[in-house]
Amino acid sequence: MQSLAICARLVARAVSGTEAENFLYNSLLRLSTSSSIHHSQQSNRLAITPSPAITRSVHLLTATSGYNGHEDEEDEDKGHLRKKKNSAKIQRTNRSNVYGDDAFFTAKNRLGDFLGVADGVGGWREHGIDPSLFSSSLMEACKSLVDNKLIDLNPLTLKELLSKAYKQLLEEKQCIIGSSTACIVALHHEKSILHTANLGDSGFVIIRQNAIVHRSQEQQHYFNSPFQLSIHPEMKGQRLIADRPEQASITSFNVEENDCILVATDGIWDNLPDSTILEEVNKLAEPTLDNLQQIAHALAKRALDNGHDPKFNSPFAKNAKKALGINIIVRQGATIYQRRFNHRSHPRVLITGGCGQLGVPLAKRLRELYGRESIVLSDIVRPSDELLEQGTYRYADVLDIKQVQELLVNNQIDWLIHLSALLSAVGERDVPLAMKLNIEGTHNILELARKYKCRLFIPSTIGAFGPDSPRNPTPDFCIQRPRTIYGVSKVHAELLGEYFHHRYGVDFRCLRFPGIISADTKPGGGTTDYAIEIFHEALKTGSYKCYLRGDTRLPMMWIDDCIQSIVSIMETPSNQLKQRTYNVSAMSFTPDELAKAIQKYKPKFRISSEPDERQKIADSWPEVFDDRNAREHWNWNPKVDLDGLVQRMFAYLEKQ
Ligand SMILES: NC(=O)c1ccc[n+]([C@@H]2O[C@H](COP(=O)([O-])OP(=O)(O)OC[C@H]3O[C@@H](n4cnc5c(N)ncnc54)[C@H](O)[C@@H]3O)[C@@H](O)[C@H]2O)c1
Ligand SMILES: C[C@@H](O)[C@H](N)C(=O)O
Repeated sequence: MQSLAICARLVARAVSGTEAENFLYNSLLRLSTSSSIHHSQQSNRLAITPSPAITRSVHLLTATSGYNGHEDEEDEDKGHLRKKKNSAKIQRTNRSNVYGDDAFFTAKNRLGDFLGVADGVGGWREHGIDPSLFSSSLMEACKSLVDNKLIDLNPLTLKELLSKAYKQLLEEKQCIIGSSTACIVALHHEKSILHTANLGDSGFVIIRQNAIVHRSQEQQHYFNSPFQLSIHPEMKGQRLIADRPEQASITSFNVEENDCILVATDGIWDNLPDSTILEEVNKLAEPTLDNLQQIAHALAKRALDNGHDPKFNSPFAKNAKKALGINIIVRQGATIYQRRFNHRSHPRVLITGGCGQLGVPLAKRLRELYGRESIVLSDIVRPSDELLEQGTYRYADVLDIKQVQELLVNNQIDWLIHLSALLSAVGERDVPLAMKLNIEGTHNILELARKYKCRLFIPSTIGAFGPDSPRNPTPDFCIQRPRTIYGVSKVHAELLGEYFHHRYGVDFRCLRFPGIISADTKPGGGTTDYAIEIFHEALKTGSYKCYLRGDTRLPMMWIDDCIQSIVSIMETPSNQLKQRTYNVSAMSFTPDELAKAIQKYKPKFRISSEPDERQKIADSWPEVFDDRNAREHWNWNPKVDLDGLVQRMFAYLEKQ
């Protein structure tokens, strides 16, 4: 399916394609305004400079085009596609905003012109559900909101629009089942700013003087699994378990005279290299609707032809080679459709050391997000009955590579989350075991991630810094000379993970956590454990003797934020990560400050201190963690502060 749109000065008309088969969708917008607007050619995202020179409003003229893919897919014969006689001919569909599984909307109001595309996930067809129902309903909801309810147009508007449209679908009496990606753009009439929101692997490019000056970023959980909005039958009335509209990436871009904007679903991006798109768009002489429509059709046709050319090395085939190391030798058209039908919307995840403080709540959250069957929890300890009821548990000793390998292979694991480790205090008590588990175990995991191309998460810690590191604040990059075997093994994991990333392309991701505080799972023997024990003692005896001095400041985090940070970093598209190891933090406090916060709930609570060997460890660790990069690069944003943490701990423990 494909479509094309032009934007021209004072042309307040959006024209959607009428001759449509289904396959690709794209939209080309051509902007023509007074030449005094935005002299600068800057292509900075979010670089919005209102121009006093704007004297008139700009509008979009839209042309659309698309093809039908399903006939091809159904016509598959012994691995070869026979192109249907008329498959290249553009046909009308019943619904005017639908091309196959994809849909679009155009709308305008007094503020701007809007255009959106949504790519319905074809796998729903297997369940007797028309995939275009979800995508077209989403687009229709967007249109109706623009028509009737939108009162502002700013960088956040489109994310809100997507959010409201999705909410409308969830609230529909007649259940609309399905999933789709979404990409929406809106041209501000007065400011000549193009606001965009993109979730998944649809997208846009802005073309200026035969070069792409701005484009959307693809969002994928892993290769060929784009972010998508979904509604499953069991989600009705329940907590949402899919990607959220809020995860859409947004940009705002100053458009200039003669800029062209192409909005499309993956059929275009998978099959047309930039050079082909530029070649076609460059043919646009005058921005008339007819000219624009011709280019829309030409782009759609070339994408379709490339999709059926077994020799064509498409962008999709190149990405598959990069991500999976496989050559796609079947016709691209078939590949595109098949990937939809074979499409697993969620990654399959193996957690090692999963019965510990982090593993249990992480498995629970991932099962909520990706489904019970997608998560395999492993450890060497006997799991509780409750844990067994929650989903698959398998014994796996990370020191025995074959055991983990078997789990990876048998469960077709995509993400490997490696939590097994001996923590700081217990590590100092058994250095040989800490070396074995934390270093040899990590070697095994790295090797398996390399071999099976898994996305790999290994947590690091504030303990990866030492007395020579700056302590307040401690940045991502500084000297790291830890004095515990735990810290040394974690620096080792950070460096090896990054080496495997650069040397072998392992998609390694690592977060340096502060002390994690949780109520329902016990800590594993760290230096920060006092901040959990103190609550138990406050309830049991009303007092606590702390093994750290009262003024020992350490970074800390509530468990839910910790789990969310793992989900966020794992879901961030690889190309968005500017580094592979990030500090994350939420708060910093001392035992005395924690005691004060506890006294708000238990006024009689008393704390005393009798420092032991852990004091030395704590004194060598960061006091305050600088996690600016995580906040900037992938929107890390912890929710719980000290008061929130105390409130949650008591709420949970008192319920017990
Ligand atoms: N909890 C924190 O405050 C914190 C802070 C920073 C980093 N981290 C890191 O997060 C990860 C998980 O921490 P946690 O607090 O859940 O630890 P934990 O001690 O609670 O859990 C670790 C788990 O590893 C398992 N394990 C031990 N030997 C194993 C082996 N040979 N094979 C497989 N599993 C084995 C243990 O049985 C245990 O269930 C660790 O890597 C830790 O360094 C934790
Ligand atoms: C900080 C973290 O790594 C762990 N809680 C420890 O104290 O060892």
